[in-house]
Amino acid sequence: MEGSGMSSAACEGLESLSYLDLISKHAPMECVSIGDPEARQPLKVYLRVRPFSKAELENNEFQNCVIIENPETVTLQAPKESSAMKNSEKGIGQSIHRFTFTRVFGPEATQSEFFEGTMREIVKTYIDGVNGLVFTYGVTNAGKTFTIQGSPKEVGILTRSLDMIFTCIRGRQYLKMDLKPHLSNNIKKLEDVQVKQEEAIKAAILASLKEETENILNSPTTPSASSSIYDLTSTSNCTSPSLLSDPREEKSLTTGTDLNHKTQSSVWVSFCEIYNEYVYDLLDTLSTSKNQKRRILRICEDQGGNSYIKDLKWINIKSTEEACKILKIGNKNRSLAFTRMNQYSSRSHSIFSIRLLRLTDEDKPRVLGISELSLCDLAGSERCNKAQSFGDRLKEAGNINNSLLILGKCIAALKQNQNPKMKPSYVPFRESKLTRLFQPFFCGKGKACMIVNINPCASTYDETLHVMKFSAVAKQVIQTVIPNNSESFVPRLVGKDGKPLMHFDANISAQELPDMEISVEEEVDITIMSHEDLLKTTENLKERLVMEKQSKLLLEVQIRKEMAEAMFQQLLETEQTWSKRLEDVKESYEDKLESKFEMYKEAIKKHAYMCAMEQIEDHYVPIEEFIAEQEKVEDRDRKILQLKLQLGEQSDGLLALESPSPIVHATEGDVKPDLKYEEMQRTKEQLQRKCEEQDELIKSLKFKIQKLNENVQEVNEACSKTSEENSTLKHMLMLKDQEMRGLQNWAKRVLELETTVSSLQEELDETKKQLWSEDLKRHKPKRGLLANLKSTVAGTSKTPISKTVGKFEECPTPSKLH
Ligand SMILES: Nc1ncnc2c1ncn2[C@@H]1O[C@H](COP(=O)(O)OP(=O)(O)OP(=O)(O)O)[C@@H](O)[C@H]1O
Repeated sequence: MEGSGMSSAACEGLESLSYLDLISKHAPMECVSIGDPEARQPLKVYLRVRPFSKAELENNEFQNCVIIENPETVTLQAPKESSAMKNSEKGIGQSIHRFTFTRVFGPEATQSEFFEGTMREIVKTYIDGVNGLVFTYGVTNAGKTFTIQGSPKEVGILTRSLDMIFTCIRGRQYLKMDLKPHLSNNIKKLEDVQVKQEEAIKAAILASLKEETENILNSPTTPSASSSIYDLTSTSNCTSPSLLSDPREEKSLTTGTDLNHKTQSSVWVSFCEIYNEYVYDLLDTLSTSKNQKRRILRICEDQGGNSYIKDLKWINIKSTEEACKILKIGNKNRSLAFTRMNQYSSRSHSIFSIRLLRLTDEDKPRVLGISELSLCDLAGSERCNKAQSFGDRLKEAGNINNSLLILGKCIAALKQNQNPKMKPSYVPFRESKLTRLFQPFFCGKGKACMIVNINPCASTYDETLHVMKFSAVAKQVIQTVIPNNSESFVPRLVGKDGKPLMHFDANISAQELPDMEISVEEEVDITIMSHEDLLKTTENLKERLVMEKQSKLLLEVQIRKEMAEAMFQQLLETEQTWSKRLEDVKESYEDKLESKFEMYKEAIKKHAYMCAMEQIEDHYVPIEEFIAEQEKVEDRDRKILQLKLQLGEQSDGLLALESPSPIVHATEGDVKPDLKYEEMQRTKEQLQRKCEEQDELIKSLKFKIQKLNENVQEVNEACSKTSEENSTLKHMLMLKDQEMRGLQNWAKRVLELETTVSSLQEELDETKKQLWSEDLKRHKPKRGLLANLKSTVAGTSKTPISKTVGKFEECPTPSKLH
């Protein structure tokens, strides 16, 4: 069983401040030392997992939350939406829990298999005289009532137990009603009148069922909620001869038990409920009338400290069928309600008890023993919000949860008290009606056994986990059963006045009986005592009261002292635990904060990087594009260079043409001076056009260069932030800039050349004019072409043009060309 697993109720039980149970008449179980090791056994805890209903399957409740590993182990796996899963994701608790039980019954287990695996042994020992308490624990709608009472088709453990009892005592039943269970553990010898009264009560109760049945049969409407769960009209489940799976068992049972042919048995049943912390008799005929207020019953204690319900009806039954009828009448009175989680939800804890009187087989039988088997169907533990409780339902839920919480505290305290190293802790049995009634069973009066019912639905996982943790604590409780012949549980036969009838007691002689005044139960009717007896009793009681007061005072002092010590110790421990927890929490929060801080840092870094990348992307010029642009620029550079060269060549050509070669001039002058002029004009125009084109080209290049510069600038700006690569690019661009400036210089030079050309052109014009006028003045006779050229060259060699373009003097002359 999970060591750490513990229900909140159980945990609170352990954590609550406790004091020694010194005033309790019964020491807790672990204080009772019994030699027989058989008597000390861990509490048997059985688990039953109910199958899914159709509606649950449709609602996607199947999420593999409950896994049965083997007949003793079950694993709970938290579904996504559960608090357990959310907590485990936060690092609190786990999402998988493993629990072990005395035995685990899966959804496929039939009622018969369940009975065989759990109750058979208990009923057997019960028939042998050992008291038994069986209680079902689980969330609402987990199958508790189904397990105890079953359905008309599949009866539960209660009917099966009754059937087993009647099978065992068949043929040896004590049919008279004159011996009746009394108080907690006694048997009352009834007078004839009382017997008649008993018969009348039983008849009235059974008649009420008949009435109800007739009403139902006559009613045109459907059965009421309270009666529909277990069909009142049907008695089929009770009329079967025997529910025992194997008929051979009957024989073995009758011989295997203490009941031999010389004994007789009488069976009496009672059925009550604890609703909102009040005990009600479910067999109270008055209760059937809805207008009348139900009678509240008191829980009392006998001399041995055993609690019992005062005035609870005990009905003698002769068969399982009769018992079933009684059960049905009780169910009719039970507090059932429609809740969101269960249509017929038990809003109370119900206890069906069977007392078996063992008598000698004589005309005047003697009492051999009495044993009690109680089956308690606890109300479902539930979360108020889940069940959508309000009003009466909320109040009920509060009371249910409170009594279950105290049950948890008792179980936790009992477990703690087993540890000899720990200080015995107070077991708060008296804090709820339920635990008051359970107390004798947990204090050695009998064997207790717990049936844990769970449903495998994902939506109730958290509650189911609590139930499992509770059962984990319960399973660790060691039970010690005090034999029935021990003083506390010695059955006594009393007369109608409540005084013991010594001659009927089988086990105790008259001398062994305690003093009458002491042994008489507190509940004895004092009106039947004589005046002297009363005075004597009062005196005795006064003396006892003084003595009791003194001893109580001493005890109180001692208790206070021990309590103070215990409280101080506990406070110290609590302080230590809390400071440790505080430290742990602080540490874990610090860790969490640190990791969160790191996370945010990373996120900011990432964000900044993303922003930078986006910016770069906006200004990014792919390298290929850049190279292409570069190439274009280089291409343009080359073209400009070519053009410049061409221009230079053409200028040279022009100069050469325009140089004052005597031959050319002579020829021109002699042959076609007009044509030459026109030709020069055309060349000039061509040159001018070319110059204009160059200008435009230069302009467009300049524009492009400017654009490129801007682009480069932008690229530079974008890239300068990020990498060294950009700086090299910048460097390259700067170089390019320089080159561009060189080109501009070149362009300037071209302009200069143009001006030179134009000035040359002007000079040329003037020279031509001079030549022309000289020619006209001289009127020289026509000489030969060669003589003319020579004289022209000789004449022009002294002109300023020859000086200006001296560098062209070495150019091949037309004579050289010859
Ligand atoms: N083993 C089972 N096989 C088939 N049906 C079952 C089984 N156990 C329970 N059921 C069904 O589940 C439903 C709820 O069962 P039941 O009324 O016994 O729950 P409960 O735990 O007693 O609830 P509450 O605490 O609200 O009274 C019923 O319809 C019942 O028939």
